[in-house]
Formats: sequence, structure tokens, C-alpha cells
Amino acid sequence: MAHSYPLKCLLVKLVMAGDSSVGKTSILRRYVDDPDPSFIATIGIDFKIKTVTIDETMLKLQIWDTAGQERFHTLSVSYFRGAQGFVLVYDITNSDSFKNIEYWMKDILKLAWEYGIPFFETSAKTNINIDQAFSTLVETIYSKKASLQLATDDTVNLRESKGKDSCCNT
Ligand SMILES: Nc1nc2c(ncn2[C@@H]2O[C@H](COP(=O)(O)OP(=O)(O)OP(=O)(O)O)[C@@H](O)[C@H]2O)c(=O)[nH]1
Repeated sequence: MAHSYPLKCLLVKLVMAGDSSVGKTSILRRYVDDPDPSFIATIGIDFKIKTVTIDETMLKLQIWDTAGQERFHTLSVSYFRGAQGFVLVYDITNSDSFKNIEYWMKDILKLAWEYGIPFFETSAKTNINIDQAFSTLVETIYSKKASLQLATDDTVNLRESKGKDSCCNT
């Protein structure tokens, strides 16, 4: 019987950014099907892993959930380095959080990222557009896959690497 296996596994580093309490953790939990219902502000940094397949390539998404609170700003921005994609989040009921997208973009642009960002209005509460937003992001990154590295093991060293590209066998 013929089996079809993905040919290789590539690591994709994504970063969630935006003001505190705009819904970054909620969106990420929706996307990775994490049922944890608690809403505690992110302290420092957290990450989740999700594996998706495009064509016959497995992509291991290492998604960093930064803390939006100002006191964590320097730490959060330090995790931007090496990311292939960002999810910039604001709350449509909070105009300051929208204005501050520019502030977050400046940190991203310092790392030579370009504008031309697809836009999705999402709801983590009712699960609208979450999958579509991530799919578009990941497919765009995949289409430029020359920049991706093979995922090799599951180790993420928080202390040394700030999300250094390492990973995948799950
Ligand atoms: N109405 C509505 N509320 C939401 C939605 N997503 C998140 N919330 C609420 O917004 C609050 C903050 O959500 P979080 O996901 O913790 O926000 P965060 O951006 O990760 O916050 P920090 O960790 O402080 O950076 C929570 O009380 C959620 O219930 C949504 O899609 N709709």
C-alpha cells in the first residue's frame, strides 16, 4: 500500500505583537486549539507550536506570544529578531491600540521588514478569521521558502536563543 509522507519539515518563527489586552493570547489559543479559558496578561514571553502542511512540506510554526505591557517592551522586541512573520494585533474598540500599531511597526521595520501587510478583522471570542489570517501569513512565508531552515529537534532555549531556529519531529 502506498503511503504519502511529507518530504521535509521546515521551521517558521512567527511573533504576535501589539498592546496589552488586545487579544494576542486569545487569538493564538484559538489557532492552536488551546482550550485554556483564563485571561491573564502575558508575563515576559510564551510560545506555542503548531504544525501545518502545505503541498508536501510540513511547516512547524513556532509562534511567540509577546507581552504587550510597556514594562516588557524591550524583552518583547528582542524576540522579533529572526522572525519570518508577525501578527500585529489591535482591539477595534480601543483606538489607542490601533495608533500604537505604528509604534510596534517601527520596531519591526528596524529589522528591515517591508510594508504590504494583509489585514484581517478577527474575533477570538467567536472564532472568526483566525485560521484565515494565519493561513495567509504562513502561505506567504512558504512562497518565499528560501529563507526557511529545516526543523531538526524540539528544543527551544529561552535563555540563549530568543527563539533561535531549532525544532521538529512531532
Ligand atoms: N469581545 C472580545 N473580547 C476578546 C477577544 N479576544 C480577547 N478578548 C478579551 O480581551 C482580554 C485580553 O485578552 P488577551 O488575549 O489576554 O490579550 P493580550 O493581547 O494577550 O494581552 P497581554 O498578554 O497583556 O499582552 C480578555 O479579557 C479577553 O476575554 C475577542 O475576539 N472579542
